[in-house]
Amino acid sequence: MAAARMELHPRGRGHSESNLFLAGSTARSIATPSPSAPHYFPYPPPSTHPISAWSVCTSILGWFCLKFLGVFLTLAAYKLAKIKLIWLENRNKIITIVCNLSVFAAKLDGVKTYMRMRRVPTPLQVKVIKWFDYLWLTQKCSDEEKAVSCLPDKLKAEIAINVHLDTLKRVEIFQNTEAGFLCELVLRLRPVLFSPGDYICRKGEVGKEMYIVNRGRLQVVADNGRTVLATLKAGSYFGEISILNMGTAGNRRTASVRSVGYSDLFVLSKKDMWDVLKEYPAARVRLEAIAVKRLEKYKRAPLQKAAMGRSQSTPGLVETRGRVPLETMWVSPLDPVIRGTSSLGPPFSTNSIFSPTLSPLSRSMVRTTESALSVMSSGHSSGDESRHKRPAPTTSASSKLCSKQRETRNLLASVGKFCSLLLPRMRAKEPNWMSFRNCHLINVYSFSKKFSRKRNRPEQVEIPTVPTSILADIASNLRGIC
Ligand SMILES: Nc1ncnc2c1ncn2[C@@H]1O[C@@H]2COP(=O)(O)O[C@H]2[C@H]1O
Repeated sequence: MAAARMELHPRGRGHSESNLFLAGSTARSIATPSPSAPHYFPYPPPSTHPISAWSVCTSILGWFCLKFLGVFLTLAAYKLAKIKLIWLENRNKIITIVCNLSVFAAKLDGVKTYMRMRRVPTPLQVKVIKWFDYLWLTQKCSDEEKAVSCLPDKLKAEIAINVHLDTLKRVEIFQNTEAGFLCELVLRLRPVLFSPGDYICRKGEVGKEMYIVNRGRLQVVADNGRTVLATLKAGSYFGEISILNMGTAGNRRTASVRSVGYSDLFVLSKKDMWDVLKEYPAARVRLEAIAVKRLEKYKRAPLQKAAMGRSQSTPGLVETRGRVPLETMWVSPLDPVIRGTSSLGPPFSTNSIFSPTLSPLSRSMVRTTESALSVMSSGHSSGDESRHKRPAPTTSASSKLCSKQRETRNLLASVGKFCSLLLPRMRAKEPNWMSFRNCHLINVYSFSKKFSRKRNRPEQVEIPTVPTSILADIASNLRGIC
């Protein structure tokens, strides 16, 4: 047939390209015969009716669909059965979640409406809504405390310890402590949530709470708000310095702490802390010792050295200037104030004007001081006594002071002398005495120096700058006494 066709070609006999062309076109014409083309085959061509191909396709498709439908129905039935089982098993839980969600949504709606009504700035609105999101996502929306409020304290503490065990295990103050102490504290912990950029506390504020980081990251920042002094992670705690009244400024915050992202903290109020510590004096000593160590560490922070005056960063300033003629100050070992028989009332150990009670640590320090004082006084104070014992100039202003004020002033003056004499010596002899610098006496010491200046005794001391926060604190405490 190809030969016959080749013969019909007008130009191509013997021409190889034309032959190839013809062979191709012939093959094509066999595969797809055109109705007009002549039939060279002896048999009729196979049936190529489009309906039959369609029917084959649809039947195959139908078969697959049926198969899939069967599988789908089986799976759906299985899923439904599973859902029903889950529902039956967790009915109460699901109902609670739905209720929580509706309560939560209602709360959020309320807040949104309020913000819209009050024209709260949009960024703040977004922040609040995001906070709600986070709350819901971390499932902190349900009032966990309420859920277990009906349980007895012991069980509640056990649950709380178990729930928060991972966090609590990482907290230094809770390691190797009495079980009772941990229970008492855990029962008083309150969860709180902070948004990104929130300040948990600011430097100089009065400290009323301490915090334990459960989740998230926080930064201890310097005064400029940019320099990061430390980063706190889960298991860290902060805010203890001011609630233990151990900082330079008594009960004031020593630094600002900011939340980096969302942070999930536990709060412990000052009152709760003191209540528990009253019952567990050993824990108090430990906590204070840790705080002292931390304070020392903070003081070594490069920023504080570089940018902050020591007067702001450490109580050490008062005795590090080196211009105070310490030996010229007279301290009587029999001073009624130091010996705890002040006419102001209770003995010295319970007469600390900066905290409700003096801690066992401070008390032991005072005891050590007394003994050291008597040793020193037996050594060289008699000579000094004659040299330095001179009556304080009684000015008309001081005579006008009421008797309590005068006593307070004497107390301050004595304690100031007492500190100034002992601190440098004790620091050299006994490392534990470093902690003494952090107790409230140092504030009194600074204050007493201020007094000395007021009384125009320049020969006695060159007065260092006392942070105004200390003075404010002292003034408020003094007001309480007088
Ligand atoms: N340099 C520092 N590094 C880590 N934590 C600090 C530093 N300075 C202060 N803090 C903590 O930040 C807290 C701020 O409040 P407080 O002074 O009560 O207690 C402080 C410490 O717990």
